[in-house]
Amino acid sequence: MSPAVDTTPASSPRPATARTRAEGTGARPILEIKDLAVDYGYGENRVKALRGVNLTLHEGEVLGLAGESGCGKSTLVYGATRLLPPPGLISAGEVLYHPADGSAPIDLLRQSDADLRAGRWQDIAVVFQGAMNSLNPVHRIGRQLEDAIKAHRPKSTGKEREARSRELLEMVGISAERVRSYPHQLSGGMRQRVMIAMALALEPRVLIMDEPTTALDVVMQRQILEQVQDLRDRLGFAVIFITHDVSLLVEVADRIAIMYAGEIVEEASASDVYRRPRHPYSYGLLHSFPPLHGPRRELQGIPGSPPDLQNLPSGCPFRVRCKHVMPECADVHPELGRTAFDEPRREVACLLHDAGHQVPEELSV
Ligand SMILES: Nc1ncnc2c1ncn2[C@@H]1O[C@H](COP(=O)(O)OP(=O)(O)OP(=O)(O)O)[C@@H](O)[C@H]1O
Repeated sequence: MSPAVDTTPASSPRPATARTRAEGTGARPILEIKDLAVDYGYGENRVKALRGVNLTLHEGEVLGLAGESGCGKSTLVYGATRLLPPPGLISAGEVLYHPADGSAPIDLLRQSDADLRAGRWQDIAVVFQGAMNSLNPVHRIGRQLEDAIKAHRPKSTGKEREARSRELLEMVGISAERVRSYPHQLSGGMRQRVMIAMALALEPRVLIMDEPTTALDVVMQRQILEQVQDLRDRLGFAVIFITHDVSLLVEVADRIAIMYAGEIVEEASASDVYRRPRHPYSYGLLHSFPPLHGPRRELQGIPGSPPDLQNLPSGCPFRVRCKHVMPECADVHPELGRTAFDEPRREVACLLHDAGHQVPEELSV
């Protein structure tokens, strides 16, 4: 976790110029998403699902992506890994992957298909939304794990693959004997663990998990998340973890990026987002879910629903739902930048943090 940040308001007001960007965490970047834009479809009917998103994942970090359904979380990670289903199309940006050997970063968006396929599982592995239902019902678990290993390590022997499959199952808390089970003989939580084991088979440096526990009960969700954290501590991979439940994210993530209408509107350490949200949308999102721990919060929800991406309002996309809306929010599109407080590692896209404005009390604790 990042150290707690001093949130004392800066004594001198910030200059009226554009806000500066937040400083990095100090760890080396492993994946840098730069100005990524994704459209679905062409021409007049195209949906601008992602509009110039910047996000950096650092080595060994758990980065959480949160936001309501349809805000672009999946589009961001599938765009960044070139796994977008049609009619998704990357219209701009670059995604720099920093290899383990320290050689020059590779732009995944411009890599050849063959190189991308080779690296995708080995360097960056993805556990898809609803993954646990994608196990083949007619094959034993062990066979499916072994097939996955064989696809990327064709020179490995059958014995090696079997041993690795057993080891992988134990790694995610399932008895090695389960290699002989069929998917229907496992609970939902166990099937999800198998998918995580499969993703970890080639020791990736980045693990992307899209709503990995949504279909599971709360106890099982917790167990799996603890397991992922434990594996991260032992194996050192970095994680991008997607969920619409920001309370859950606070439990597992080091940093959190909150998305709204295809953009990131706040990015900070998990504890800062949880204790001191600075964007009105982050505040609303946090107060829409019961916290897993700590004192109870009054659940307020957010009035209205996310905007139609084909017909975005002018200025700030959140303004029509924002209780702190100001006249200029209709004219100026807010960019991510430093807050009105002395917080070098937080970025917020909200005009309330520009010089000359009074930040509402609930966003300035
Ligand atoms: N196949 C598609 N065709 C057209 N538009 C799409 C398609 N898939 C996604 N979109 C658009 O992209 C937006 C972002 O979708 P995305 O699935 O990335 O959101 P999300 O935040 O991951 O949502 P969820 O939590 O429901 O998975 C949606 O609001 C939708 O308008």
